[in-house]
Amino acid sequence: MELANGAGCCCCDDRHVDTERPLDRMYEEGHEDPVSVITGLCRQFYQLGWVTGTGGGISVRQGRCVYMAPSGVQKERIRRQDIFVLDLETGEILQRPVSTPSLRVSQCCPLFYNAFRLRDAGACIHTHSPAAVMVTLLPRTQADAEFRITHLEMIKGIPLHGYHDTLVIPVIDNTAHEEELAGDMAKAMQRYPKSPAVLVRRHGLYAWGRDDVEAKTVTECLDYLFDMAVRMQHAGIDYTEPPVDCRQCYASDV
Ligand SMILES: CSCCC(=O)C(=O)COP(=O)(O)O
Ligand SMILES: [Zn+2]
Repeated sequence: MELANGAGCCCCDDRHVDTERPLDRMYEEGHEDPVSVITGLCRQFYQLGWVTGTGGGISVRQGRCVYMAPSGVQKERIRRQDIFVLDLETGEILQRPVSTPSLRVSQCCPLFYNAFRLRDAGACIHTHSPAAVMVTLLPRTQADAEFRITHLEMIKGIPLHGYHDTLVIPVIDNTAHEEELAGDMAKAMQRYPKSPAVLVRRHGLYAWGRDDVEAKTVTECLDYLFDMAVRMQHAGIDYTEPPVDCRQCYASDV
């Protein structure tokens, strides 16, 4: 499929959306093409229970082109020709799925744009993962409107964080419509510049990275940490404090 006017893409003069291209074909400069990334990851995330019941999704940016799935469709069944292409700067739809004109762009659009514009992200993932939803309901998370965890190996998978650091992810309240989350998400991103994600209470997670690989790694590490926090809470272990035998953290006491 070519761009609506038959011309090349706004950022590289190439035709990014090509229905004939095999899904596993590598794209320019060793990158997988954004459409394959979206369709492939949606299928993987469905298997993990992150994007079931049409919820959740992923958007990928390449230069000034933003690739996004349609709204309200089963995300694991998205085809190449179902993907929208939008302009990063203007938000204008450059290409819509011509074979199914009734399709509308994802309601997550303004939230994905927050990640692209405020963090220069290359990809943003939205999950409805049960672990992500559960941590927003833990007493400490509820009280502080932020999720904190420390001293777990997977924290090292989050950019700018090490094992001894406390990872802090802001939590915002859910709204009746996905788009209405955009303002609170932007404020949370400004308040927590080190965080690569925002949790939405009783809803899920938005996480991003400089490209789809980093966004996927971040999301996987976060989901692991959310799951661990729920398990640790259940076992009566405080996941927000270093273990009592951490020599580095308690060096001054020795
Ligand atoms: C049952 S899913 C409700 C909508 C939602 O939370 C979501 O993430 C999906 O939005 P989209 O517009 O991409 O279908
Ligand atoms: Zn959602």
